[in-house]
Amino acid sequence: MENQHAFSEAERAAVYRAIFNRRDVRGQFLPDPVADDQLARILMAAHHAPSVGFMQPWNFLLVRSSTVKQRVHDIFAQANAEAATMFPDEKREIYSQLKLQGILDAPVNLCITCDRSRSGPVVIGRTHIPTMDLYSSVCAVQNLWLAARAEGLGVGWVSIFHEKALQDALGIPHHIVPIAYLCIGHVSHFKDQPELEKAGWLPRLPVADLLWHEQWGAADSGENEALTAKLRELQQAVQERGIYPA
Ligand SMILES: Cc1cc2c(cc1C)N(C[C@H](O)[C@H](O)[C@H](O)COP(=O)(O)O)c1[nH]c(=O)[nH]c(=O)c1N2
Repeated sequence: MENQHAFSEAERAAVYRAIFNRRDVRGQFLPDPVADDQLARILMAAHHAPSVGFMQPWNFLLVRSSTVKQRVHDIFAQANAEAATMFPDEKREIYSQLKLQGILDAPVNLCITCDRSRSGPVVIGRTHIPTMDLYSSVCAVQNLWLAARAEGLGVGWVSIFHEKALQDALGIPHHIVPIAYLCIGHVSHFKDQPELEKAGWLPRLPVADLLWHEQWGAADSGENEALTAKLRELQQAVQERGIYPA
């Protein structure tokens, strides 16, 4: 049945294209500047994310100075060297060959934060699970990431930092949580698969195997066969062609 609220087919295709063709970009940044109007649009997209109790706990700390980027890169390098030692031997070698940031290459860096006290101690929807504010800031990150993909801009999330070191490098007070440190810029190309998948680090899991029915751990026992089959078909199509089948 026609749904009068649905987007047109072309609009839906564009939304799914942004979702499936979004990539975490580390190594393909170009030095070309990001225009202010593009930057404004993706920041506005972030600001329209859902947030618990409409708390809007985010701030956006824009970094363009090479001095500040270098400071952030230095603390990344320290944490990354520590990280390499944490993996078992067979993974350590792959790890050390991975490029896990584009801090100095990307013309724009952006730290999205969460102010956990933004709207006072009692927040609608956060009364029982206090971490909901953190999840709200993550929603802002994802909105920005998808909008950037639609704009043709690459985004890479860097999280290999000691949290306090990142706060100090950016002058962020310690009660403000740095949620995401993002590298943003034009790119030479977008890869068609996650880099970690390509590198053989981990495969994409079959979504049908992650779906339970009614109770945790209860897989499809036959009555959801059509849904399970559709999920497997879509996953294969997206994996092969990056789009849903027509
Ligand atoms: C919370 C969080 C934190 C990080 C990431 C993502 C998220 C959601 N990712 C990117 C991550 O590796 C990537 O999203 C997956 O490998 C899937 O690839 P695509 O994003 O689909 O290209 C990431 N990538 C990287 O190179 N260095 C990093 O420190 C991080 N940290």
